[in-house]
Amino acid sequence: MIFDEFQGHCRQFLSHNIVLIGFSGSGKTTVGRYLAEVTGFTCYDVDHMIEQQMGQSVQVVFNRYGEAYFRDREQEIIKQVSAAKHAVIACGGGVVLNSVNVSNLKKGGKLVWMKTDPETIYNRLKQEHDRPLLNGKGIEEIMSMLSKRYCLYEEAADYEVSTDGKSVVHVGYDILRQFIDSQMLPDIDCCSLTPH
Ligand SMILES: Nc1ncnc2c1ncn2[C@@H]1O[C@H](COP(=O)(O)OP(=O)(O)O)[C@@H](O)[C@H]1O
Ligand SMILES: O=C(O)C1=C[C@@H](OP(=O)(O)O)[C@@H](O)[C@H](O)C1
Ligand SMILES: [Mg+2]
Repeated sequence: MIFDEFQGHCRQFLSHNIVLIGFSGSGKTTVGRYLAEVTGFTCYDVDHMIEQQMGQSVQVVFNRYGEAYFRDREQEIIKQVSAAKHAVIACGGGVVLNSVNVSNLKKGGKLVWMKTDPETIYNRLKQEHDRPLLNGKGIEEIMSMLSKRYCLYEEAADYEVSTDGKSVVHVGYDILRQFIDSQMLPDIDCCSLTPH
């Protein structure tokens, strides 16, 4: 099946938005971009939208105005993007802390939890310095934060996909496969999307 045909199928049959949730470093932003490319849906990255609105990075927003202010902006953007159609929505890791966000996202979307081990998160993020809640944190601290949020991700999720040891393409394929298996998408030949 060629790309254009696959995108046509997604537009025709996939009536829900694809909403990516999970801890920082699980790949929501990266896989979101990839899934938007293959489905032809529009990618909305909530953190990037906040950055555009504020003209400042998430890190600077946290430093200048504090987390509560960031969470208010996040809630506004989530409300806005939840009304979109044919969308891939890459959330920030803390989106599930607010149940209003979860119910807004569920109105038009299926929530996919990108389950990732603390070691993988640590390894993916150790060179990055733009995650205000994680900068300089080690595996133990990641484990502790993740364990506090674990049941929130679990409760919010319609689908779960493990990302450890998988390429971005592989994770994207596993997400689409879950939609096919639950008959959200017809069982089409998506060999062009086969993981490598
Ligand atoms: N499946 C993957 N395998 C390897 N690296 C990945 C994978 N997914 C994401 N990454 C990398 O991990 C880092 C964090 O990814 P990102 O998409 O920003 O995660 P999130 O938005 O969930 O915080 C980035 O450097 C990205 O390139
Ligand atoms: O886990 C969190 O509370 C946050 C995760 C970040 O997004 P990523 O999950 O894309 O890192 C960003 O929204 C902000 O730094 C807060
Ligand atoms: Mg992100």
